[in-house]
Amino acid sequence: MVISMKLLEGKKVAAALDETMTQRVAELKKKGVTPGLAVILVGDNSASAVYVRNKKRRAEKLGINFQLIHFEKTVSEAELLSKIDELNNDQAVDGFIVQLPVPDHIDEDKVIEAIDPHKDVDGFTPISVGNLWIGTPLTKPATASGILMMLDHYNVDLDGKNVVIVGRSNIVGKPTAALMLDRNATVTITHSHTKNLKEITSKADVLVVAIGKAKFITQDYVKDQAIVIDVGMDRDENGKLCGDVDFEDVKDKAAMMTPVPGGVGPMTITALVDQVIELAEGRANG
Ligand SMILES: Nc1nc2c(c(=O)[nH]1)N[C@@H](CN(C=O)c1ccc(C(=O)N[C@@H](CCC(=O)O)C(=O)O)cc1)CN2
Repeated sequence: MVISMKLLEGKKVAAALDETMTQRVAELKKKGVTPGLAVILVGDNSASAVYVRNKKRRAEKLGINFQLIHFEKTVSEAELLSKIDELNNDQAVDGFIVQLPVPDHIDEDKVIEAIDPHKDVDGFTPISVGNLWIGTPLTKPATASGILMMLDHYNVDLDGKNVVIVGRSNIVGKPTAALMLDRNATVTITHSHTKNLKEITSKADVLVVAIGKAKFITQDYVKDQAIVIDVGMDRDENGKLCGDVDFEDVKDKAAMMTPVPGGVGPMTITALVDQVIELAEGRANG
């Protein structure tokens, strides 16, 4: 018997969620509030430029005021911190982010710490992270939140599920673990020093992979009928965009899978704009 795998199509989910978000923005505008999102981009990283352009497009499509602050790669840390201070105090900006990575001469931690946690729509400040882990998030990191929004859309219940996350980054691995723990999943975080990785991943009901290694996860890492979430954004041997999971190899073993592109990526932007609208709703309700 051939059981077909269900594709978790983030791109389609994002488009579906746009409808309700557009309505929420329209309601806010009736109350005289326009949600505001600012993005600070430093330098000329071409991938970052694409992501920021996509954020701008989505925000503006929904009626959010979008402001791009683009600095040369030589900008001083002091200048960047001063702009962050300005945005912290700008009433029209509900939330803002500093697109990562920043150039080496800038201390990323210092920059993140300067962001007001109440406007930190990336959920990266230490206060935001602390609140996330105690289960009272002010804001949620966009990729992790986007994954949860997508699983909710497909009615995937995480309660009691064995979740294994491959990758322990602050942007994806750790916040995804926190959010899934909050949904009563049993969560294991694995990383480059984990022994017997295959043994662990092949017991996962839900496998989340964010390690930045093209097609690393093959079917021998995957439990039969697992849900596989691929956060990777890599290039294969032909320079084609691919994920950390070998899609062709795994697709007949998994019950559900995200494609790359069109899976987690678009949900990251959805979660970001959702967060901005939520903060604006808070502003409108005083
Ligand atoms: N301040 C932040 N910096 C970075 C974050 C972040 O969440 N906050 N995450 C990543 C980049 N990122 C968002 O910023 C991001 C990456 C990818 C996508 C996406 O939609 N990808 C598409 C494919 C795009 C392509 O063709 O290259 C897809 O998966 O379909 C959205 C957002 C690092 N920096």
